Amino acid sequence: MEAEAAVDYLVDERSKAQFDIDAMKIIWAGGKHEFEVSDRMARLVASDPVFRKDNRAILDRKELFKNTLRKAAHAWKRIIELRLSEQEASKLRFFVDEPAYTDLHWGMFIPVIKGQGTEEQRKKWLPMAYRMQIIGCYAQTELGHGSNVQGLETTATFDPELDEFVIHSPTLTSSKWWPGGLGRASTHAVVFARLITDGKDHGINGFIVQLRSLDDHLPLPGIIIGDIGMKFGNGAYNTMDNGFLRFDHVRIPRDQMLMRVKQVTREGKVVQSDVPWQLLYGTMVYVRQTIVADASCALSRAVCIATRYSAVRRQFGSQNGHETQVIDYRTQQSRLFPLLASAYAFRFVGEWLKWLYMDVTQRLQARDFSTLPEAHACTAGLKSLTTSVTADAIEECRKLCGGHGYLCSSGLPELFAVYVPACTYEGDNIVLLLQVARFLMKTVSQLGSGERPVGTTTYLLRLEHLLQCPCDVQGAEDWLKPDVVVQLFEARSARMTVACAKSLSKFSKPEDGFMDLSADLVSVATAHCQLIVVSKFVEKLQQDIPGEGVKQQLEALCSIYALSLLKKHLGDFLSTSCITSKQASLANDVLRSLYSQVRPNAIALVDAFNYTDHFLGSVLGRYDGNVYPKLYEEALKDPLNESVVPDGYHEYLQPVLKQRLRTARL
Ligand SMILES: CCCCC/C=C\C/C=C\C/C=C\C/C=C\C/C=C\C=C\C(=O)SCCNC(=O)CCNC(=O)[C@H](O)C(C)(C)COP(=O)(O)OP(=O)(O)OC[C@H]1O[C@@H](n2cnc3c(N)ncnc32)[C@H](O)[C@@H]1OP(=O)(O)O
Ligand SMILES: Cc1cc2nc3c(=O)[nH]c(=O)nc-3n(C[C@H](O)[C@H](O)[C@H](O)COP(=O)(O)OP(=O)(O)OC[C@H]3O[C@@H](n4cnc5c(N)ncnc54)[C@H](O)[C@@H]3O)c2cc1C
Repeated sequence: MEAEAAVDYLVDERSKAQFDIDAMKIIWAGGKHEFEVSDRMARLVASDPVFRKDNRAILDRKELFKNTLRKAAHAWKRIIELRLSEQEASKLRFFVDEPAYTDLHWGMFIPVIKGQGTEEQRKKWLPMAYRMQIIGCYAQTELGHGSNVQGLETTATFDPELDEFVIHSPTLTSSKWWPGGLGRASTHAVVFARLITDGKDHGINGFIVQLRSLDDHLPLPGIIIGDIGMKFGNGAYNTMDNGFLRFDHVRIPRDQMLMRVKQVTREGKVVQSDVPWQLLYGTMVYVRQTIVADASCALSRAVCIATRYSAVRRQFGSQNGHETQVIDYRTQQSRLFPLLASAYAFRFVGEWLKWLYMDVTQRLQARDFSTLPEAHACTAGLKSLTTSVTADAIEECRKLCGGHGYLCSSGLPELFAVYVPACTYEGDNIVLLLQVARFLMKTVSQLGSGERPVGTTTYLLRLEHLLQCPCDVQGAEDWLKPDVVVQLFEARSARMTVACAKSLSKFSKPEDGFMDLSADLVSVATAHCQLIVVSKFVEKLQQDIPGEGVKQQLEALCSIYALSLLKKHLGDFLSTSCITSKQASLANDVLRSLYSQVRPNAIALVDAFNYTDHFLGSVLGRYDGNVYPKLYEEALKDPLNESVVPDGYHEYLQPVLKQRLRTARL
C-alpha cells in the first residue's frame, strides 16, 4: 500500500475552537502541577517500547501474564532510576494502562495496613511494602460471599497457648475467590476472617498472612492457591491474576491481626477501641473514591475516540463537495455530547470526592466520626452512578463509531471489557445504591428529632419548601440558570425520598419494607446522586476559571449534563410534579441549541484530556485523524494475514471445496 504523507485531518476542526485549550487542559488535570506530571508521565510511557500494548488481544493467557509481569518490573525499575515521587509513580502506572498485581499492592494492600493497622504494625509492614520486598493483595471476597461481608466464613481462631491465630477455610464456599494479584504474584495478603476467641465469634477483621515463600515463591504449608481462570474479553482484565485461596489451619502470630479497630490481648480478651467498627470497611471507602476519579478517565477516553472519529467519518448528504461528517447529525450529537458533558461532570465530582475523603480522614484522626456515614453514602453512591454510566457510555461510543467500533483496533472492545467489572468490584452497584437509600431514609426519619442533615443532604432542611415549590422556568433561557436547575434536582430528590419514606412507614417491619420497595429505593438513591453531580459541577463554575472562553464551554457542558438527565428521567420529574410538560419541551429546545454551541468546540474539548495516541490505543481516535490507512495497517498485522493461504486450508478447506466440485459434476 502507498505510504501516505502525515496529514492532520482534524486541523480544520481544531481551528474552530472558541476557547483557550491549554487553560482547559489545566482545569481537566486539576492544576498546573498535576498537568505537568501527567503530561510528562504519559510521554515517558508512550516513548518506551517495553510498554507497547497493541498485541494484547492476540497473546495467549500465559504470554499475556508474563508480559504484564515484565511491564510491572520495568515500571518499577524506571520509578527507582528516575526517583519518581509517589504521585509520579502512580501516574506512570496509570499510563501503562494494564491491570496488574501492582494495582492491588499499592491500591489496597498498603491502604488497608495504613488504615487498619496500629502504629507498630504500620512501622513493621509498610517499609517492606513500599520497597516491594513483599507483594500484597486484599483477600476479602469468598466463593460464596461477596456483597455480604458480615457473611464471610473464613475463621481466625485465637490459640492462647501459642499466642497465634489459626486461619482456616472450613467449607468450599469459604475459599477466597477473586482477589487480584492473589493467583500468581502476591507473597502476602490481608485476609478478612471471623475472629474467634474462646469459642466466641467477634465478627470480621483483617489479618496479614504470608502466602508464598520469599525465597522460591512456593506456597507455604497449608496454603492452597491458584488463578480463577479467564475472564470476559481478550487481553482486557486477563492480565490480572485474580485468585483462589484456601487455608488448612495456617498459623500466624497474634500481632498480624490488624488491631486499629479491635485488639486481642495476650490472654485472648477482645477489646473494642473507640473508633467506629465501620472503619473495618474503610479501605473500600478509599478505593470507591478513586474509582469515581477513574470513571472520568475511562469515559473521557471513549468519548475522545468517538468524537474524533465522528468528525472524520462521513456518510450521506453533501458538505463542501464531500459527504456529511457524522458529528453533524443531530442524533449523533444528542448521543455523544451528553457523554462528553458527563466526562467533565465526573471529573469535577471526583475532585470534590477526593476532598471529602481527605476531610473525613482528618476528622477521624481528630476523633470526629460525625461525617463518616455521609462519606460512606457519597463514595458508595457516586461509585455506583459513575461506573454504571461509564460502562454504558463505552458501549454507546462503540455504536457511535459504527462497524469500525467493533474492531479491536478501535480500542473500544478492550476498554469495555476492562471497565465493566467496575460495576461489580468494590461493591455491586445496586447493593451500594441501597446503602445510599438506607442513609437517606434514616436522614429523613431523623429530621423531626433535631438531628441536622450534613453536607450533601443539607437540602433536606428545606423539605417543606422543596415539596411544594414550582419550577421557576418561564422561558427557554431560564433553563440556563444554575440555581433553577439545582433547585429542581433538589425538589425531585426530596419528593422521591419522602414518597418512599411514606411507603416504608406502612410496613410493620422496616426490613420487609426495604425488601419490597428496593427497586424504588434504588431510584431515590440515583436521584440523590445525580443531584450531587449537578451541584458539584455548578459549584466548580462558581470558582475562578481562568482562560478565554473556558468558563463558557464548561457552562454549556454543565447545562447539557443536567438537561440531558432531565430528558432521560422525565418520568421522575413529571410524576413528582416538579415540572410541567411545557417546561420539559422548553428544556429540549435548549438542549438542541447547546449542542450547536458545543459542536465547533467538540474536538478541542476532547483534546483537552491530553491523551497520547499510546494511551488511547485506538486507530479511530488518533490525534491526526488519519484513520483509514491505519485501519489497513492494523488489519495486516493480524496473524491470520501472515500467510496468503491460511493454515488449515489443506486439511479442512480444500477437501470441502473438492467435495462440492464433485457434487456439482453429479
Ligand atoms: C485498566 C488499567 C488499570 C490500571 C489501574 C490504574 C488506576 C486505577 C485507578 C482507580 C481504580 C482503582 C481500583 C480499581 C481497580 C481494580 C479493582 C480491583 C479490586 C477490587 C477489589 C474488591 O472488590 S474488594 C471487595 C469489595 N467488596 C465489597 O465492596 C463488599 C460490599 N459490601 C459491603 O460493603 C457491606 O457488606 C455492606 C455495606 C453492603 C453491608 O454491610 P453490613 O455491615 O452487612 O450491613 P449494614 O448495611 O447493616 O451496615 C451497617 C452500618 O454500617 C454502615 N456502613 C456500611 N459500610 C460502611 C462503610 N464502608 N463506611 C462507613 N459506614 C458503613 C451502614 O451505613 C450502616 O450504618 P447504620 O447502622 O447507621 O445504618
Ligand atoms: C474484576 C474483579 C476484581 C475483584 N477483585 C477483588 C479483590 O481484589 N479482592 C476481593 O476481596 N474481591 C474482589 N472482587 C470481588 C468483588 O468485590 C465482588 O464480586 C463484589 O463485591 C460483588 O459481590 P458478589 O460477587 O458476591 O455479587 P453478589 O452479591 O452475589 O451479586 C449477584 C446479584 O445479586 C444482587 N444482590 C446481592 N445482594 C443484594 C441485595 N441485598 N439486594 C438486592 N440485590 C442484591 C446483585 O445486585 C447482583 O445482581 C473482584 C471482582 C471482580 C469482578
